[in-house]
Amino acid sequence: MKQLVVTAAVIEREGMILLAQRKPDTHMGLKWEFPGGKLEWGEDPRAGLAREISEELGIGIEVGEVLEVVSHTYEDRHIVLLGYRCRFVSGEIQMLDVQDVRWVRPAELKSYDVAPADWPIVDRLLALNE
Ligand SMILES: Nc1nc2c([nH]c(=O)n2[C@H]2C[C@H](O)[C@@H](COP(=O)(O)OP(=O)(O)OP(=O)(O)O)O2)c(=O)[nH]1
Repeated sequence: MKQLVVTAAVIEREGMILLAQRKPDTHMGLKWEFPGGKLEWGEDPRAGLAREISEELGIGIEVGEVLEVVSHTYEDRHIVLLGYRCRFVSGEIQMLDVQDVRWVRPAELKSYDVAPADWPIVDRLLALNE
């Protein structure tokens, strides 16, 4: 079984949060997630997250504080997911490596089919917005 460190960006803009849908042919295909990806060997997590967001969406973000750290075991992999609060800084979203994107209000997050590892991040975000 693989063990992966994955970073995820909770990008906020004018009270909305950016959700991305995974491509169909990937692990957790078509699930919604906070965009991000696997950390490369030796890479700083914040730098890795900014790289992934640039590669997947073509935008610049500022990576802030950790919102939540999740340990989740899927059938074939154990993921340590680092969820960071992020701010949209520059660029126009391009769907370079995602199926779809949506800006959603925090209260709407629960109505999306979000990857199971992300549920604690959603809960943390909702608690902050109560
Ligand atoms: N990016 C991201 N991945 C997540 C989240 N929740 C979750 O379970 N995952 C899982 C799905 C994948 O198994 C793994 C991330 O892999 P990935 O395929 O997005 O990473 P990557 O872009 O670096 O990988 P690759 O396509 O280059 O192989 O973490 C999330 O909120 N964001």
